[in-house]
Amino acid sequence: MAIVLIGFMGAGKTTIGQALAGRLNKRFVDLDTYIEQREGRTIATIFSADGEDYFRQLEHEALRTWLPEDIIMATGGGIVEREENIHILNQNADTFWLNTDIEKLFVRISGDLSRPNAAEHTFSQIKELYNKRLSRYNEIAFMEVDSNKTVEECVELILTHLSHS
Ligand SMILES: Nc1ncnc2c1ncn2[C@@H]1O[C@H](COP(=O)(O)OP(=O)(O)OP(=O)(O)O)[C@@H](O)[C@H]1O
Ligand SMILES: O=C(O)C1=C[C@@H](O)[C@@H](O)[C@H](O)C1
Ligand SMILES: [Mg+2]
Repeated sequence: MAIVLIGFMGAGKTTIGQALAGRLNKRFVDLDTYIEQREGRTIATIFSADGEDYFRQLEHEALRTWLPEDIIMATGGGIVEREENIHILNQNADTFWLNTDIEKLFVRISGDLSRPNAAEHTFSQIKELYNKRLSRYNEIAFMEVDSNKTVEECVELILTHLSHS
């Protein structure tokens, strides 16, 4: 079963996931990257050509494909948008929630056109989405990791938790 990183856009799932995979000598799979490679187009293009619901279906299928594998998985920030995904991830004990202050996240993600749910959104719109998702991340998290800390500190926290579980 995969070790899964969840959290809002920009919280560090890709960066911390890669570092964690290096430390555990496991394969790293980023669902966003996997979807883009499989589709042969970017997430922004998928959203604009086929809509968010279509992207959510691809994301759901990607989650089901990779969850049984012995990998480190970074999910997309919107993985909790589908009730079924919450259900599947709830069964998985090793789901780590990376949580960073929304003010910091906004600086990282605003204006980045590769994230259609952040690009050209105001701070209050992004904060509203973050607040809506908070309780869902919390619901499925095996452990919350304060990713205001450095990448190295976050990796150490996760490794310590895994070694005690
Ligand atoms: N703990 C951290 N401290 C400082 N900067 C960080 C930290 N984690 C990630 N970053 C930086 O924040 C940016 C966003 O990180 P990253 O792409 O890993 O987030 P993500 O959660 O994968 O985002 P998305 O959901 O959009 O895929 C990157 O520029 C990365 O270098
Ligand atoms: O939070 C979101 O809704 C998203 C986050 C990204 O990881 C991508 O999965 C996509 O841009 C949607
Ligand atoms: Mg990412």
